[in-house]
Amino acid sequence: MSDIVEIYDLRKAYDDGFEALKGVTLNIKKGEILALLGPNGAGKTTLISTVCGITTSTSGSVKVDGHDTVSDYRAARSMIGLVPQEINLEPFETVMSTVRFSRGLFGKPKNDVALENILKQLSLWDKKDTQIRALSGGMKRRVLIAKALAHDPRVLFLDEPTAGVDVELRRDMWEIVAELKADGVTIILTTHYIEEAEAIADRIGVIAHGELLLVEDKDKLMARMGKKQLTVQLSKPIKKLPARLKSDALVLASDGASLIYTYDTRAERTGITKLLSDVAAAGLVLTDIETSQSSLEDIFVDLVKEDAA
Ligand SMILES: Nc1ncnc2c1ncn2[C@@H]1O[C@H](COP(=O)(O)OP(=O)(O)OP(=O)(O)O)[C@@H](O)[C@H]1O
Repeated sequence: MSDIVEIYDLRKAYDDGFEALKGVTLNIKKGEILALLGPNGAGKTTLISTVCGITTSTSGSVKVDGHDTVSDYRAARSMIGLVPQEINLEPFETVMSTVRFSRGLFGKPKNDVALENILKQLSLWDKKDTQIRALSGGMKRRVLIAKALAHDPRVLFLDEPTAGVDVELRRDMWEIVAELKADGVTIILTTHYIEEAEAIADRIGVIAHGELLLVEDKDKLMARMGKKQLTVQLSKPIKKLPARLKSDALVLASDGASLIYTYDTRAERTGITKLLSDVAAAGLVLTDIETSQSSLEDIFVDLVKEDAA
């Protein structure tokens, strides 16, 4: 897949000297969904704002579909839609006039059929003549997306699209994002909800202190860094691990009723067969076994912790 966004060694120091981006290099593939994760203040919004030309970079370069965002600003910007974190809509405008105005800002010819399609896709068509002030918070968020899509961008940036929205709307948003991807739109979103990245992203980027700690295919990341645990339930609790079972990978649960074995899913030998035969040889009777895999959240917390250390 070709790259639609190429970010090279991007740096941003704010006027007070604070370096919010410390040389970010990142290529975004056409048609993918990339989720950027990072703790508060990591630089996610700064990165998006710089790529979209709202904030100027100190050095480095950004190209969108081959257009440099500084020397070829208009062409680059017309490829991009931005859904900001904050709701910045005119309360007395109607939904339709809001999106029409936004399309006009990019110098695109009037095309109410295209706008109708966007509003229908976002379940806003029946609200087209409603003033923004009369919409619920969730609908306003949809209008922000409609507005960002009004000039037919090929790349959509969503800055915390589901911050503070209820679970149902969050799931609606995920569906909208999936539909946009099916239409060939490339999507970059920032989120604090790791569950969200896990649910919809193709690739995950992790940012901390203005640096990109990693960017990797979600499934590969989870397979590479994910650990699995096997829990063995014992028929009777025990006070301590029998000597033959002692290993760094095995712990006795605090209630003594189960053994917890951590293993690497990529290892040639997981050690499970040996563990189970050692358990039997130690005279322990097991009543149940269960496995669980660490989540993206566990991986993320470990990564950010390692970075801080
Ligand atoms: N205009 C500004 N002047 C000075 N510092 C700023 C400015 N805007 C942002 N910063 C600082 O840059 C850092 C990165 O901020 P940014 O908003 O990009 O982080 P973020 O990852 O989006 O955080 P959050 O998840 O909280 O939205 C923060 O330490 C912030 O205080």
